[in-house]
Amino acid sequence: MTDVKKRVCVVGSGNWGSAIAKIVGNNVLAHDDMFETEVFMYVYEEIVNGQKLTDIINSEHENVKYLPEIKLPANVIAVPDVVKACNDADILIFVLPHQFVKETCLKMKQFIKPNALGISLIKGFILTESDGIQLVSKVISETLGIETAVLMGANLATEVASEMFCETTIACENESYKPLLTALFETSYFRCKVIKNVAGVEACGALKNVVGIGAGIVDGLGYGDNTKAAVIRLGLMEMMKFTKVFLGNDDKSVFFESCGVADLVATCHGGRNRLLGEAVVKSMKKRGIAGVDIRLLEKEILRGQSFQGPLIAKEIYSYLKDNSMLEQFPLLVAIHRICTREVDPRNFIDCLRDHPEHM
Ligand SMILES: NC(=O)C1=CN([C@@H]2O[C@H](COP(=O)(O)OP(=O)(O)OC[C@H]3O[C@@H](n4cnc5c(N)ncnc54)[C@H](O)[C@@H]3O)[C@@H](O)[C@H]2O)C=CC1
Ligand SMILES: O=C(CO)COP(=O)(O)O
Repeated sequence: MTDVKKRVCVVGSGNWGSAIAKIVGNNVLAHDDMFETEVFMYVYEEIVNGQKLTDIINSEHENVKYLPEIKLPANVIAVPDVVKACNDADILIFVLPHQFVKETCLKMKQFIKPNALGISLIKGFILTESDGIQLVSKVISETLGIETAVLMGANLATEVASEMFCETTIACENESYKPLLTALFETSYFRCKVIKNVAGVEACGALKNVVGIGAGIVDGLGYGDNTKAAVIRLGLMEMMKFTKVFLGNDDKSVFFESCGVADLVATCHGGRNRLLGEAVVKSMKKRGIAGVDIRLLEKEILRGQSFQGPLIAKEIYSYLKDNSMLEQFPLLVAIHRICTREVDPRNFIDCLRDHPEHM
């Protein structure tokens, strides 16, 4: 990248996409020596209350569907065409549910600047038939041919948007980007720490979504905080072990950054994936296991937002199965099987009780 002012595009506009657009919109104004002050935000177009969501955002400066009651800075412009949104951008902030990443990148591919920098805020893996599971940052990087950093942390979007203090972890292999990334994301209430372990940070972000479902399952079953703490601890042990085998790297320090234990705790208490775990148990009590329908629960509870945990559980399961490691990760495997209705959620406590960590 050159020293001229950088143009920023946010690719995505859900709950977190809109919250980060608020921060980035304000920060480019505060650092107008470094950044162009207009920020394009790619919005997957839909009709809300009879109007296009992009028109509502551009006139009311509020994403009424995904982040209601939070005003976005007026320099954040909603754009329904991803090619127009990313054209001429030097910095591309990816914040879409991970299942839409590949198709979105393929649309952008021919139109982005070759020296653009990507930053992925996406928590998940991408499962392909040929290569198994891959890091989202790697898919972005390889599809677009650009360097890609990541930002993950204990960052429940509505709390961040309401300016409640939190920390986050940014990882970037090229340390020279640190001042740029800090200027773009840091605020008095959103404290950024920049480290180098991109893959480790990203693995934490993906894995904790699955453990969050487990926390919700024990809530739904009526257990208390001690049981949830056991889910968090055993979940953390499996997250660390999975990261070691999947990445071939045993850097445990990453788990003590915001993207690690802190995000796990935040998700297990206040995340959408926790809500899902609880809803699965309630739904099972009402309708029996056969009546549990995750996509229906997503529609009823989130009204357009998405639960990433069940997809990520499936991605992890596929990796573990291919590598004959299912028995070594009973908690992650049980959560996948509960989501796919193969296992009754009431058996989850047996999984905790008989966990290999206790042997
Ligand atoms: N919401 C949160 O508190 C946080 C979310 N994240 C992560 O951020 C990522 C994005 O999540 P959110 O912003 O919360 O989204 P969301 O779950 O609130 O909303 C779903 C988004 O997907 C879009 N969409 C639907 N179909 C699409 C398609 N075919 N192509 C492209 N987009 C489509 C919708 O328009 C909407 O913007 C996820 O990986 C999530 O794990 C990370 C930190 C916090
Ligand atoms: O990643 C998150 C908080 O850091 C949000 O988690 P949920 O998707 O479970 O709400």
